[in-house]
Amino acid sequence: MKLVIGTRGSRLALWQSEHVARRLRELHPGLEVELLTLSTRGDRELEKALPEIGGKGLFTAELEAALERGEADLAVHSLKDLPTEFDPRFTLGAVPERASPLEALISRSGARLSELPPNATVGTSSPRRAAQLRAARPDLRVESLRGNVPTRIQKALDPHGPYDAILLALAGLERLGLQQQVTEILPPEVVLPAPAQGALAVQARAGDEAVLELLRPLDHRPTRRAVEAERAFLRTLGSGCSLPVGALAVEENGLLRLTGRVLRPDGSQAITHTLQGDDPERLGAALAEAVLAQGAAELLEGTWV
Ligand SMILES: NCc1[nH]cc(CCC(=O)O)c1CC(=O)O
Repeated sequence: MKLVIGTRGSRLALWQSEHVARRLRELHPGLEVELLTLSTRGDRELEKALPEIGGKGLFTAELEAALERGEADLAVHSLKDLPTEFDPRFTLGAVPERASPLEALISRSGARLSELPPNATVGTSSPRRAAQLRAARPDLRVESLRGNVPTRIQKALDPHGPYDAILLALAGLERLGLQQQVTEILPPEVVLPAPAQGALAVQARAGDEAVLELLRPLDHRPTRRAVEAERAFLRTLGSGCSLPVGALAVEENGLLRLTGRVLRPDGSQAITHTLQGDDPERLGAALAEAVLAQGAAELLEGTWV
């Protein structure tokens, strides 16, 4: 049997898809696994700010179309880039064990977040990162920064560039072997990651039992439960990666401990709350209800797209 993995062409996407291909070949000796590289709208429109391009499935539509046509059997995504509502034609066949969910600061001078000079410029296009940076350091200027991971690092380190520092997901840096560039790993108390950050999604056609059977041993239950809780929190708040919302769940003694944070985009107000529970979906929804009861909707006013 042969499996075709549809993938984006960025270095990070290719690493992630190769990783899944390697794991599947280990789990199923004799199985042939090939990659099919596709370009998505999110890859092509690199100059525009993400909220400006907007639209669901910016990085996924072309991969899903290839699944639908049968040109690919699987698609590998960063789970944090997937919409919180899944298209019923597809299913999450496996969520492999998560890498670090944390955020990494890369600064040109080697200064940590607390050591950056007053009014330093930090590059990020994520409203969640921007709001938390402003909350931690109201003096910072936050400037838009797009491009794939190596390009962003190049921009950050450019001595004539506009950025003193940038924020990236540690997982992506580790996957590309770029962790030696990291100045500081930010604790979740300072910058709470995006829901499902550091986790991969292996998507397949719903009901394609032959493929789903092959994916089953790749699934890591504690990771799946954690990301389900984080994504349920975001979904209940109105979904969308453009919201200044962070979430992180950890499994402790068989129980999930989920922390969520909602911010005003300018960082002037934040609500952070933690709940424990067993059922991921219910825990995520309950945490969202708890922060809404504390006024989260007012903080998010004007940010829903
Ligand atoms: N939004 C882009 C994106 N999607 C996944 C990762 C990194 C890997 C991950 O978080 O799973 C990144 C780069 C980043 O945010 O720094």
